[in-house]
Amino acid sequence: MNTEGVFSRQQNGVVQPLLTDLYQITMAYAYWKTGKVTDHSIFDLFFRKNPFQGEFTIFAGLEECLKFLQAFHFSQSDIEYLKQTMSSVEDEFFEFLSNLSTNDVVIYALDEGTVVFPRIPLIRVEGPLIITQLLETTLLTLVNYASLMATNAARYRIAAGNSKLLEFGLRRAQGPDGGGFDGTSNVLAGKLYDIPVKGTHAHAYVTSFTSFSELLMRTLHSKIDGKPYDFVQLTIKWRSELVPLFKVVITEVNDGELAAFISFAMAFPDQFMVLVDTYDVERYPCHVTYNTFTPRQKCLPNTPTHSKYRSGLLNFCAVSLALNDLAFQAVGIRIDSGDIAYLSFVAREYFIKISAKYEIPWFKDLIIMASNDINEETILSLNEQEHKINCFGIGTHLVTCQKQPSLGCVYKLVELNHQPRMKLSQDVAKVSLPGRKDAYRLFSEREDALIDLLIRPDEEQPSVGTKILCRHPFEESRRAYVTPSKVEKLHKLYWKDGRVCRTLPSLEDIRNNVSTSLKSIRSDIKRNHNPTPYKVAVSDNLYNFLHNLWMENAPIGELT
Ligand SMILES: Nc1ncnc2c1ncn2[C@@H]1O[C@H](COP(=O)(O)OP(=O)(O)OP(=O)(O)O)[C@@H](O)[C@H]1O
Ligand SMILES: O=P(O)(O)OC[C@H]1O[C@H](OP(=O)(O)OP(=O)(O)O)[C@H](O)[C@@H]1O
Ligand SMILES: O=C(O)c1cccnc1
Ligand SMILES: [Mg+2]
Repeated sequence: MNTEGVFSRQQNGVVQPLLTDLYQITMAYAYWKTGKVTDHSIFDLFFRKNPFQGEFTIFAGLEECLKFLQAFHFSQSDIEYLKQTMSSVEDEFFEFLSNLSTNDVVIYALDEGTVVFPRIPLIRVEGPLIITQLLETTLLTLVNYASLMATNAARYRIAAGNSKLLEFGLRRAQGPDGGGFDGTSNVLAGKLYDIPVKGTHAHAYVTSFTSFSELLMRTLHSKIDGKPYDFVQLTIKWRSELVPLFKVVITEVNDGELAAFISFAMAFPDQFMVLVDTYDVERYPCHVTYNTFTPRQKCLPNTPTHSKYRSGLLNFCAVSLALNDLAFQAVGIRIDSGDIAYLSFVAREYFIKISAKYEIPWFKDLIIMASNDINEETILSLNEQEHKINCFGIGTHLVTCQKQPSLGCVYKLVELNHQPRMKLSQDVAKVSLPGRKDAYRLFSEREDALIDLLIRPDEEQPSVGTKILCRHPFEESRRAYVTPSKVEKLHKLYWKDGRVCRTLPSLEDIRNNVSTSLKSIRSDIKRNHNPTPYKVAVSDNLYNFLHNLWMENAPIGELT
């Protein structure tokens, strides 16, 4: 297969062979000098602990790894730079480096978007030791962040239930890469990855207006008769009508805010969605009855309000009703401060009231978007408060993965020249599983994923209806028989003979894979609080192989 055109997206230009730690090149030289040029190696890329105190992870970043392999080549300027930096290195090594390619590398990996668990090799890299070693840092950097971010996003998806999620993180991210959800405010992410671009406006748009005199354009053409109407007049008429409903006095209504909303509506009459909290969203103390809900702050006595204006919601409704007169349908509001559950109740109640009073069915379903430092726990808490929000805009906590900033994937040598290699450690969690291993996911009759099983390559594959012993890799007494109703082979061949050898999934396919893969995982494993760990096991054969090797390699100490 020709690899031209197999990638749907371009690679970030900084991903190149020098995007690595110096020690990879130092080791490559020392391997080369010792004569390890033809040594055959197998490395496993895996993580040891799920992030965010959770019990699952989403695997991502594979396509970027494959693009890196395809483009892998030390350029003339890379070689010049290395020659200057590593002055004691022999010239022939640089000759060797400049001819180095990934043609002899073989990559097995899990599909992107698969739910994965600790110790399962996400990527198995096979090939000549020098090149496989040189790939370590770059593969790790490409998988670690992408998988952490994908996991974070999946957790928000689970927490948010049916609410839409928009990503607003560009301004807060550590760098310009990364973006997406149901939609993103990041325009380049939209262009490159075909993610719907969405958004509202900033507070600056509202504060930039102070009066109606700044509205130089006042007419809007009706969709009904195509005629121009004085949209400012029409909105002001609606505002007067609504003032008693909102129980405000006219001095509490901000003209600049209304002027800003009018101008935004005239620019986007079919997509009218505005930020209603520049001044106060509504009148305090609340006069709408809430049977089930006590506002977090607003009902506390003497709580100061932000401003003398309480017109955000009123002004939005006035503009939306004026738009409705001309047959345009407003989209909704964004709330970016205060008690967002409480404010969502207030807004929804007004929307329902107006919908009934003026017989406008869609008004009750207007979108209520919430933003402001939202994280997974905030969404879960808002769920308990039975919020009326349809959409969350999430920035900082999504893109910076603030709850846990790194996944901690590692890259360990597990076999050299067909001999198993094992990294020993006092800490059992850090002991690596030696040799080439294949991973299978075994499913129950209910189609739940029961366990992931690692086996040695010469073993019989697990099969449907056949009982198999699954063992905890390190605790002898923890073992169970499983008779799977379905078996999924997790590792697939992705790279051989210098090219990608599988059709790569589109972003949509990956998204679907996340959703199906997650669906097969029991909900107690996915829950936010004290989730149940998923089982990752080894076959009896691999268990014995690993423990024999461990015994052979662990020195017997001597007490004196
Ligand atoms: N009902 C709620 N339940 C749980 N968390 C909430 C609720 N409403 C808002 N929050 C969260 O509480 C925090 C509110 O922050 P804070 O009070 O500092 O800011 P603010 O409302 O923007 O106030 P200000 O406009 O004065 O800066 C945000 O992180 C927000 O996501
Ligand atoms: O999840 P978040 O990190 O809050 O991301 C979104 C935030 O970004 C925007 O404003 P910004 O925070 O720049 O300004 P403001 O909060 O001072 O209005 C927006 O109004 C949200 O508050
Ligand atoms: O479009 C928005 O509402 C938006 C975009 C970026 C950051 N905060 C909000
Ligand atoms: Mg903010």
